[in-house]
Amino acid sequence: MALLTVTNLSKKFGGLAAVADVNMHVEDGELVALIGPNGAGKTTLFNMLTGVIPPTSGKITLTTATGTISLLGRKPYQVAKLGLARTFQNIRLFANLSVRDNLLAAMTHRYTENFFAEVLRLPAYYHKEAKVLAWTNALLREFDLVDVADYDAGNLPYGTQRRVEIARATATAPRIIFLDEPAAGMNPEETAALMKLIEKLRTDFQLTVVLIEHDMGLVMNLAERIYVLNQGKLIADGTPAQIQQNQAVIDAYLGGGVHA
Ligand SMILES: Nc1ncnc2c1ncn2[C@@H]1O[C@H](COP(=O)(O)OP(=O)(O)OP(=O)(O)O)[C@@H](O)[C@H]1O
Repeated sequence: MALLTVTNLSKKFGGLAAVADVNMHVEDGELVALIGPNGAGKTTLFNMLTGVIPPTSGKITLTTATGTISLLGRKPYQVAKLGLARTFQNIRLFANLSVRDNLLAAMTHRYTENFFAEVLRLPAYYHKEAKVLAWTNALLREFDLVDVADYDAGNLPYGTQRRVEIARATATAPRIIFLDEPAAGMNPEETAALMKLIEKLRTDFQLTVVLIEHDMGLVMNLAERIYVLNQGKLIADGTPAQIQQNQAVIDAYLGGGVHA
């Protein structure tokens, strides 16, 4: 059974159908990409999946250990608690807090005995603070942020800030991470490092990844399945090889000069 299922999902802004009747699913452990031209509705779809805006119609369901639940009507923090984390197209770090404090701030809403016992596999008698600090240090190490841990996030190079944002989303130990244009504004070296990092999210953190991205090198190399949106509608889905050969996709997007 799919981890996340979207059924006939639509969002209208006045007369504009930003997302129109979209059906999609994400399997546990998958890496799925969402592509399409500017204004296709990709971010609007992410916003609905993460509780930022309500859909006009349709369903979003999540499979949990205790059954299938609807995500409709839940606020972003409630969706986050259910294990859906995200990053934003425009970086939203606390610019005046250190990298370490940005990670700590993300964890406060999951600050429970169960969460840290689960994440760190530490016995329950360990002090909560010790677990928080241990998990933060582990994240700093895993995301190669040890050297900048005490720097203000806002002063770091762009690629590093993106890494901090992904580390912060991972800090809540989500099941699914949604990345909105993670490679935007990155140079080729930063993009190559990002690709390794996304692989790590899956292998080391066992996350399911859904990403919006215009960098087709990244998408075609990393994604197992791709959904293509155009003017709010899903025009194709398939493997990278299938998508690259799909005439509707070439006409709407890939053929027209892909913008990075
Ligand atoms: N809050 C809003 N109010 C009105 N229209 C909106 C709103 N948010 C998005 N739109 C419109 O909905 C359409 C889809 O926008 P969206 O940002 O989802 O596209 P996108 O595929 O993410 O584009 P990009 O690749 O440029 O980020 C666009 O026409 C946009 O102008």
